[in-house]
Amino acid sequence: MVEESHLPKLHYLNAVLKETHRLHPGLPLLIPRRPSETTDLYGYTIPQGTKIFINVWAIHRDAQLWDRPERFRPERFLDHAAKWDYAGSDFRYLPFGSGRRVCAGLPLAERMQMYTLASFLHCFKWDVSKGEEIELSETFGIVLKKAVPLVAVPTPRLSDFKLYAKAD
Ligand code: HEM
Repeated sequence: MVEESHLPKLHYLNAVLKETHRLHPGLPLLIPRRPSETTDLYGYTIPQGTKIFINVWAIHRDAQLWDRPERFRPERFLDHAAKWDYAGSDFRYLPFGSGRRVCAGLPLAERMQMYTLASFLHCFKWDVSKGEEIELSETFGIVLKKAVPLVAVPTPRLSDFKLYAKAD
């Protein structure tokens, strides 16, 4: 079974998750900011109190920042793995936000999404129903959602069925 100690070794799965967060960031406009004082930013004056949305969805698909941004290519996160993290210190990649209001659940989310996905992939073979196509379009809101829910069909792949009920 997958243990927490295995997770740092799952480099490709980690890259798949990072690429998924790049193309489909959960909060595409982050949480709005309001500057506490008037600020000049690259020639633009941002008056105090203005509500600012940061369009992470667009940043993550900007062709000036990403090579062939529309392609799902996890390898881009393997090439320079050390410099890509979720901390938000590189403003090209902000799926958990940045700065003082960065996601408070980031350490939990990072571990749990790796652990859950690794366990699901280890324990089951996954498919869609016969004749179904995977539909990836999105609906925009505060939270980004799939327009058409995915129905994924698991088939057990472990040799011993008792392993699925193992409690310890
Ligand atoms: C994959 C899962 C998650 C994603 C993609 C995500 C993403 C985000 C993003 C983008 C923000 C806004 C950051 C900003 O505006 O700079 C945020 C804020 C926040 N998240 Fe998450 N999050 C996730 C899971 C979690 C979990 C598991 C928790 C709690 C256990 C959590 C708690 C929070 C809280 C409390 C804030 C507000 C922080 C603040 O305003 O100071 N998140 N999250």
